[in-house]
Amino acid sequence: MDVETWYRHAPITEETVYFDMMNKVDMINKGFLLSSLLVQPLSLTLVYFPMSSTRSNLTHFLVNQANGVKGLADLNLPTVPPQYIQPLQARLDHTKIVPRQSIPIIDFTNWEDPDVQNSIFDAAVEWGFFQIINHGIPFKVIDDLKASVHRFFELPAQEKKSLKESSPPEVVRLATSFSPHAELVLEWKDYLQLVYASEEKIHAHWPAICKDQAVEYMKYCEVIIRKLLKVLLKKVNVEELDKAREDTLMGAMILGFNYYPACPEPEVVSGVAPHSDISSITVLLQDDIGGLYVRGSDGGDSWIYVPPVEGALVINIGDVLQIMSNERYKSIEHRAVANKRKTRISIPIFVNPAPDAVIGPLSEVLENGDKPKYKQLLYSDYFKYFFSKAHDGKKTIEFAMI
Ligand SMILES: O=C(O)CCC(=O)C(=O)O
Ligand SMILES: [Fe+2]
Repeated sequence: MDVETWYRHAPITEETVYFDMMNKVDMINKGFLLSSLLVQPLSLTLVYFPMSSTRSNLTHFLVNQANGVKGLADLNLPTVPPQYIQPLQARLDHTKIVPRQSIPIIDFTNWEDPDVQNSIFDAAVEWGFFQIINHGIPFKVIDDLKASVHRFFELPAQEKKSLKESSPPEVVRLATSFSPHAELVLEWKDYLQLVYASEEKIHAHWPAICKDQAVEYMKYCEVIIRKLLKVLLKKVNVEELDKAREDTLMGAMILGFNYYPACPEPEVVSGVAPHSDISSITVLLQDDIGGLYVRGSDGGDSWIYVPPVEGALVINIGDVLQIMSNERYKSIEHRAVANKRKTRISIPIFVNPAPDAVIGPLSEVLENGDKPKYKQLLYSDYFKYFFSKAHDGKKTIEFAMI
């Protein structure tokens, strides 16, 4: 199956009707509903956004009219609509943030040096998350990309709507929250996913407002990704990143633009709820606002803040590498919070297998008699399963367990 066919069949259309979910949300939100109708002037038009709006009205505003949560935030509402309010146990408890602890920062200049490779391996095993600096991407490329992300989300809703309607979802996908058709509570985030497809498709479909900046950034990142995968694989006895392995591990990369508008009540919403990525690895560029937290290694409910480091890339292990390494590496849960005063952006590259790739523990890691913990499965099945439900910690990987 090629990337195109795969995306077309992924069950991720947001136009799905929410009957079931709406009922549950209304029940949960009893007591939160405000009866007043808020009227806010926006440009020359009057935008009416009732806080007692039903889930379907909200969906119409967010999804069908392509306002996204950006459009909602632009209304300067004093509180968030009830559909965004997370139950207490799902919110980040600030007493659970581990003070003065953070993930390793690795200088990538001499990445071939065995000491550097050991520190990458150690960080991947111990933390599942680390930052790299001196990776060779010019600051200008990074700054231009970030500026283009802001420009994209600041486009009028009407333009985003036409982009949504005219873009093939297998190449470009603009969405809000995560999988709104499957979520009980929405996430305070809009996102654009650009599939790193053929040059022809990129040229035809990536939005002009950010295309050159995104392509330039991807060219640099592709080189870094290959180096990182080489190191991580060598440490589990895979000596060569040949074409077949490359297809499996990095056959379908997706560049994501995450946009978290300033939020009147950041403490009650999720920017991104706890989850692990379904990539082999993820390479994330965050801006200087901060908001990313990684699950602590104590197995409890502790969270470690990932501070923005200028020019650094945050690298994390995804489920695919956990599966293929038979748990030598582990994907780590993480989450992002919104900011009260400032819009935050982050730019992940999900280094995904090709949709038709079969993933499962590598023969090299089973050579010493290890029992496989995961079955062999089609990556497109794993991908579809991930998007068929809300973010739910590390539960997705159970789908692949023997
Ligand atoms: O915004 C962030 O820092 C994290 C985003 C994230 O985890 C994701 O897009 O998968
Ligand atoms: Fe993530």
